[in-house]
Amino acid sequence: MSDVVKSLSTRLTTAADKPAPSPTREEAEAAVRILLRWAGDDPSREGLQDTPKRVVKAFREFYSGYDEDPSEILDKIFAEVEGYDDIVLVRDIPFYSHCEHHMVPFFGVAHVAYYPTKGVVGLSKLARLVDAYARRLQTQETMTSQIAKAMVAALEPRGVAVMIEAEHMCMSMRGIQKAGALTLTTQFTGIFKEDPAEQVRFLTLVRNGRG
Ligand SMILES: Nc1nc2c(ncn2[C@@H]2O[C@H](COP(=O)(O)OP(=O)(O)OP(=O)(O)O)[C@@H](O)[C@H]2O)c(=O)[nH]1
Ligand SMILES: [Zn+2]
Repeated sequence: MSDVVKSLSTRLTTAADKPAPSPTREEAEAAVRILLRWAGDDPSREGLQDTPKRVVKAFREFYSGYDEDPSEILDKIFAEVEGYDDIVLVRDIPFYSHCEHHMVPFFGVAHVAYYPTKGVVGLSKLARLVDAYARRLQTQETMTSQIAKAMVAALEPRGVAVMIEAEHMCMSMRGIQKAGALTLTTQFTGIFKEDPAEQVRFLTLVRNGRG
């Protein structure tokens, strides 16, 4: 067993009540070499020599959401909007995430709406918020709820509506193999939750112009 692999297995067996220290880049690359062997290939062949380095770098992007603080993303509020207090909807925000069960991508679009009270946030911040949660290991339900909760906490809106439509590759390319099956999740708070007419308005705006 190489030193790196030995040190990796020591870290992985750290007592359950203590969070394991973050692995080093070297350890992460060694883990990828093991998975390449598990897949049935030879990590030392030319085409795979730089693959562990690339995979570890790609992980930094896929899982960059763990370094994001959603409350910081939403901390700048523009109060001068001439009293605007009607719905703000950003729809069709594309995202890529990974399911926490298989570490396989799921991807699609998020639609995020709120009724402001104390002001509005920059529209890009709603897309940043979606990415902050998408770039983690997720379930679609958790991600939908987390986006809504972060908006409630930061904006104290009259209501928040979040809808996510996604295809899960763990259902398309393996397992049950149902390519094209779409999962829809919604989370409503405030007036969206209390008033079904508000849910209809949200869904109509989401679908508007799509034929
Ligand atoms: N609720 C929910 N389930 C998910 C999500 N992503 C993946 N899954 C499901 O997680 C489940 C895991 O089921 P298990 O029986 O533990 O694992 P498995 O044997 O790989 O399951 P199969 O996919 O049916 O082969 C599967 O039914 C997946 O479809 C998600 O975002 N939300
Ligand atoms: Zn999965």
